[in-house]
Amino acid sequence: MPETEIAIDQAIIGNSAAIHEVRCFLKFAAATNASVLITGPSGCGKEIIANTLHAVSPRADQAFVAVNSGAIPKDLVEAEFFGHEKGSFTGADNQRRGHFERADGGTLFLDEIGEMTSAMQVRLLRILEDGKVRRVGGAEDIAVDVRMIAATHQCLETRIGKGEFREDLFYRLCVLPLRVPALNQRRDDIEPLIRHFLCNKDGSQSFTRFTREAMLYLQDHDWPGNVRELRNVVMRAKIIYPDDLIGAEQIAKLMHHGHHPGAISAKIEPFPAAAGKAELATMRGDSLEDALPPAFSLKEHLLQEERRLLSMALAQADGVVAAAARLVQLERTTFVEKMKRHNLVRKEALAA
Ligand SMILES: Nc1ncnc2c1ncn2[C@@H]1O[C@H](COP(=O)(O)OP(=O)(O)OP(=O)(O)O)[C@@H](O)[C@H]1O
Repeated sequence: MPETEIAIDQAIIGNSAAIHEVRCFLKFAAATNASVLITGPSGCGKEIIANTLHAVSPRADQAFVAVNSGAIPKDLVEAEFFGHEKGSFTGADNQRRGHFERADGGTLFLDEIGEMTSAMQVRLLRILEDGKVRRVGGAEDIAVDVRMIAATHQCLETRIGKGEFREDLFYRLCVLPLRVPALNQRRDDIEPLIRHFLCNKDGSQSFTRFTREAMLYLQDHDWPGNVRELRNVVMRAKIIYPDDLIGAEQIAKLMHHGHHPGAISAKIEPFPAAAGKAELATMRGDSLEDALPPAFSLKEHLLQEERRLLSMALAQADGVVAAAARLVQLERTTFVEKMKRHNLVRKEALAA
């Protein structure tokens, strides 16, 4: 099998027809320079697909620059994308290259492209047409050679219909479209993905195993957070049950309500890698009690629970605030306010 195929098969796991199509798409698209638009719900694998496409393309030894288009504050967008000259605005103490220049010769992955402001859509279209950028405060155009991969969970055609997304930009970005279905539409992928996530970084198999019933339970779940949610459940199982054969009941506890309210909800990281035995026991639900503890405060409990769920959403969304906010159906700004109130920071609590 050629190297490209091996690399794709090793990176993109799954047995469904949809994932077979994704792998075929990558083999074909890697040999071209055409812009790719990947659509699909949050956590379904858009970024890993973009990354793999770059890794097997002739641009692999150049940069892969991934940018979340929705996460950049409006007043910094231009400087972030195009760079800036020293002194071009307050705080611009040095000259800085923007995302396009950093991706020169390589690939620029624009995630959440649907979140891009209309002003940025115009600028992006211009760059895609003439292949040049100008730094903020700069006097000359700089030629860039960038392969574009864009991604979104939104239906851009609907947004075009509402006048919120430029049709001309859509056609520029969508030379090769790729649709990735939600995980619950491709259940044949669940088992191979579980086996993949059970493997340790060095390729060895972890001692955590699932019974057939646990597997069936996982197969049946709806996976609203898609592959990211599945990965996090397996990682959590590896941490909490490091040497065990896990049954359906334990999985159910782990996924839904295996926490003693007072104890675990006080933690910032829901699944600490270095948790002690007592904490793990609590997380397993070993010491669940039916009675309220003495001096129980509902207000305090609800605050702690909110904090736990926010940090869980952040972990599940790999620290991407916009995605975490969507998981708990909050506006991004509200989510950020709550993060501040709870003193939470964006970090990947589940680093594998
Ligand atoms: N088919 C797959 N094989 C192996 N790992 C996968 C697959 N699909 C997704 N993953 C893993 O699941 C997690 C989420 O995937 P990814 O970040 O690519 O999703 P996404 O669609 O870009 O999410 P978002 O829209 O929220 O940015 C990552 O850890 C990724 O490596």
